[in-house]
Amino acid sequence: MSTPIETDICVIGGGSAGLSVAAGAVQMGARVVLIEKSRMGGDCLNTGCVPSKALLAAAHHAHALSRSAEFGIHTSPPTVNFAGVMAHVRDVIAEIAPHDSVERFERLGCTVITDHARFTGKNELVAGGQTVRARRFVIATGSRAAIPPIPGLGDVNYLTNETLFENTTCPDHLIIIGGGPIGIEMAQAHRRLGARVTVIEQGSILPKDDPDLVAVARHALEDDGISLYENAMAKRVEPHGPGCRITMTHKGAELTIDGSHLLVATGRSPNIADMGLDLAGVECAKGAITFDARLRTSNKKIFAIGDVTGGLQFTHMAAYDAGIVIRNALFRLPAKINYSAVPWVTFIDPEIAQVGLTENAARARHGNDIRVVTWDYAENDRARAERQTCGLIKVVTTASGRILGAGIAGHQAGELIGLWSLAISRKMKIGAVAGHIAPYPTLGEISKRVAGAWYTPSLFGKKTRKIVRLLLRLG
Ligand SMILES: Cc1cc2nc3c(=O)[nH]c(=O)nc-3n(C[C@H](O)[C@H](O)[C@H](O)COP(=O)(O)OP(=O)(O)OC[C@H]3O[C@@H](n4cnc5c(N)ncnc54)[C@H](O)[C@@H]3O)c2cc1C
Ligand SMILES: NC(=O)c1ccc[n+]([C@@H]2O[C@H](COP(=O)([O-])OP(=O)(O)OC[C@H]3O[C@@H](n4cnc5c(N)ncnc54)[C@H](O)[C@@H]3O)[C@@H](O)[C@H]2O)c1
Repeated sequence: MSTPIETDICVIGGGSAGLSVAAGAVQMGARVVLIEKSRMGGDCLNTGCVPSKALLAAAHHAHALSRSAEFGIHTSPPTVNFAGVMAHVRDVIAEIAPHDSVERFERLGCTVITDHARFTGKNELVAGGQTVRARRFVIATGSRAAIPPIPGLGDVNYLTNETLFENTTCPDHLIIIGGGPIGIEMAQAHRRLGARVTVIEQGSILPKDDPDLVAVARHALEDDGISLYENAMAKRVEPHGPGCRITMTHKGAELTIDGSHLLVATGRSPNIADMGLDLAGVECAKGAITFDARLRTSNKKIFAIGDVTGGLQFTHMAAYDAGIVIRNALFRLPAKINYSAVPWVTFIDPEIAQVGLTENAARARHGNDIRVVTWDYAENDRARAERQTCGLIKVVTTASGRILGAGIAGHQAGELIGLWSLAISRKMKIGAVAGHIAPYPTLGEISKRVAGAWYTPSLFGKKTRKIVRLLLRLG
């Protein structure tokens, strides 16, 4: 083995989390070793956000064409070339890939090793035949699809996010187990590209979102022709012709469904196997690395960030975590995580976006001492012009008006949620949103109107009328 590499920061994993730390640290003057065993860019670029959003973009495009008559534009029904759609997906990945490439990170000054990293001690690991010793390590090894223990699942060729985007023929009937963001996004994408789609979900679809927003999603998905089985338990899977047969229980009855393809999207497992974590003194609990508010593991010189922590698994959270690590590891600042204003968006049509507390979470934390206001997309002129009137915004505040959470189900919800993220992170009151000027006609007016609705009972109440009458009498 060659001479050990001595470095300031050694990052394990070249996904969103690892790349953010490596790029930031090396450009701030630290010596950085970056280790990636597979494809640079990790899940987000190769098997997650990017391919799924590119696939959804194609699906939404096909759907928009099929609705063009509503705008007085008549076309023949669109035909989908599924292989062509997947070529578009690959193109988008290829366009972004140079940004995450080994070459770019080497140009930035990182030493990149392409191999599996394994700790051999508390401050050293081995990868690519090299020993690496570092002042600080960052474990950013991500997650992979968790496979549920459904009898017979191992006997069929099921897909996960790792293999789904390699499929170039449109499934005749795609069955999806799991109605979380992956299951629901891929259900709508495939349905709108021509597949029959069935979703089997053990609870409610999108269980982390507000039920009022989920109701909008459910309606849209059913309207697309997706068969949703909620509160359904997959009991057994078996091969059936070139596809599979699934037996499930639903509403007390046993049902059998045959599909050409099966996607398993039932959550994620952190990648912590075969990493020598015990030798490094890094403790795990319930299959995930334990960490403190500064993202330090039980070995204070080793941080864990991104999906591997088993927390909020989003690319923007990986980047946020990276910022906390850089402040701690490079600047020795005791920066701590604060996840109170984390937005997330499910990119179906209409989009479902949430930041801060849902109504249920707010009631659990603050009791009934909260206020909830809603506003409908149907009241918005821009939504009317775009024929996108399905949806609502829902905002939860304290009794004094501090914004606790906001949820939006509707066109471009993901773009609209940013204002509420800022408002919550800056601890703003609802009056700040009510008082800003929103250009007309924009969907952004929905935010102003819902904030205005908070004041409606007092503004148009008896007391105000009395004061106005009195002032008018004064001349
Ligand atoms: C289908 C899908 C759609 C998604 N859509 C969105 C979205 O729209 N928006 C959003 O915010 N999030 C989305 N996500 C989640 C997002 O992709 C993840 O939260 C994000 O990629 C996590 O980044 P990470 O760096 O923690 O992990 P990863 O991207 O998984 O990167 C970890 C890297 O570590 C490497 N590695 C693992 N073990 C080792 C080892 N021992 N040695 C060396 N290398 C190792 C892996 O090969 C991998 O490249 C989606 C996920 C999926 C699956
Ligand atoms: N737009 C986005 O930001 C986006 C998109 C996709 C994924 N993601 C990220 O990736 C993570 C993983 O997504 P996911 O959808 O796989 O996981 P998830 O944990 O969010 O949802 C999994 C769903 O599968 C269900 N489930 C679990 N076991 C089941 C079983 N045996 N039978 C039926 N249903 C079962 C769960 O009840 C849950 O609703 C998400 O939590 C999210 O953080 C984000």
